[in-house]
Amino acid sequence: MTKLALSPVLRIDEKVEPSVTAAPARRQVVRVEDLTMVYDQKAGPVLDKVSLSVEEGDIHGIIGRSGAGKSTLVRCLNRLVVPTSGRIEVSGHDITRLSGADLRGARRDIGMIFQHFSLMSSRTAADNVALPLEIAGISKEEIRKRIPVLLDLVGLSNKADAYPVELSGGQKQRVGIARALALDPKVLLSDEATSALDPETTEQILSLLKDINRRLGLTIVLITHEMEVVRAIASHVTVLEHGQVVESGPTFDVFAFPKSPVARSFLSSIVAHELPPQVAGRLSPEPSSDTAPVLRIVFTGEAAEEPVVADLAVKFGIRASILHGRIDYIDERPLGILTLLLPEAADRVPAILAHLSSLGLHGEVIGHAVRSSAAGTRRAAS
Ligand SMILES: Nc1ncnc2c1ncn2[C@@H]1O[C@H](COP(=O)(O)OP(=O)(O)OP(=O)(O)O)[C@@H](O)[C@H]1O
Repeated sequence: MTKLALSPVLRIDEKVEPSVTAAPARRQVVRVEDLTMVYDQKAGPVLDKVSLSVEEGDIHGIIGRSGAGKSTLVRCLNRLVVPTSGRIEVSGHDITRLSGADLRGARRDIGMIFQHFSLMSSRTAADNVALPLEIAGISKEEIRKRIPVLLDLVGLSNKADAYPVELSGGQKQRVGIARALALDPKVLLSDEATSALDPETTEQILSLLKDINRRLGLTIVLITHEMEVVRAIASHVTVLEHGQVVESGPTFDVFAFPKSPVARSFLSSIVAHELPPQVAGRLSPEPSSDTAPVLRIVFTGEAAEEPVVADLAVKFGIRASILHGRIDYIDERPLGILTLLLPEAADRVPAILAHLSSLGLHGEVIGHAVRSSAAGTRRAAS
C-alpha cells in the first residue's frame, strides 16, 4: 500500500496558510552537510564542502553563474548524481546512504521539474501526469480520480488529451509540474524550470509555483541563474560560486546587504548596489579640497516610506544631490538604496550616520566625489 493510496488526492485541495505565517520553529526539510562532488580529479571539485538547509514551506533559490555547480547540487538531492562525500537529508531520508527500494521510496517525496520539461511525446498531458503514479503501482481507479485534480491545480483541465507537440512551452511546464506533484512530494526541485520560457510565461509559471507553495505548504528548491526569479518567489537564497556557498540567507537580507561580489553583480540589475559607471567613475576613496562625501543609505521595512532625505535637509541643513537610487519590493517588503552627494557636509557625517542608525537604517560613506559645481568648472576647463 502506498502513501498516496493511504492518504489520497485530498491534500492538494486543502487550503494551507501562506508559509510566512507558519509557526517560527519549522522543520528542516533539506539538510546538506559538507557535500563534495568530484567528476574528474584533474578538474577538481565541482561542489566543495557545500552546506545548507531549507526549512519546511520555504522557497529556496540557489543561484550561481554557469558552471557554479547548481545542477550538480540539485541532482545530488535526489541522487540523480552520487556525491563523492558529504551528507544529504531530504524529508528525513538519508539520501546519501539509501539504495534500492528505500531510495525509490525516498524519491517519492521529491518531485522535480526541468528546463526542457522532459515530457513523453507519445503520451497525452493526462498520461504524462499519470506516469509516476503508474510506476508507483497506484490503482487505475485512483489514477483516474487523481489526474483531473492535478491538471486543475496547474490550470490545464482543458488540455488533458493534448499531446506535448500541441502545447505551448508554458503549458508543457504546467504538465511537468502536475507530474512532479502526482505522488504528493514533500519537496519540489526545480532545475532552471523557466529558463526556456519567455518573460510573460516565466511570470505565470513562477506565480503558479508560489501559489502551490502557499496552498500546499510545499517546500521548493529552485536553481536559477536569474536574480529576477529569486526576487519573484524565493524566501531564501544561496549563492554558489566555483562550487562553494558564498552566502546564504533570507532573500531580503541578501538583497539588502550582499556580502559577495558575485551576489552584488547578480543584483546589479535589480537593486542599486552597483553604481552606474558615470557615477562610479566620479568616486575617489580619499577626500580632497574639491570633493564631498558620498553617502549610501539602505532603506528597509517601514523606513523605506519615510521622508528621510527631507529630514536630513531639515535636521542637518544639508543640500544633498541624488546620484543614484531605486526602491523595490523584495519578498513583499520595500527595499530602497539611495546614493547621495553631501556638499559642505563633511563635518556632519558622523551625526548623520548616527541619526540614520537611530532610525534603523544603514548609512555608509562609500567614497568622495567632486561637487557638481566643481565638476562643471572642471568640464568647462577641459
Ligand atoms: N556528468 C558530468 N561529468 C563531468 N563533468 C561534469 C558533469 N556534469 C557537470 N560537470 C561539470 O561540473 C561543473 C558544474 O556543472 P553544473 O552543470 O553543475 O553547473 P551549473 O551551475 O548548473 O551550470 P549551468 O548553469 O551552465 O547549467 C561544470 O564544469 C561541468 O562541466
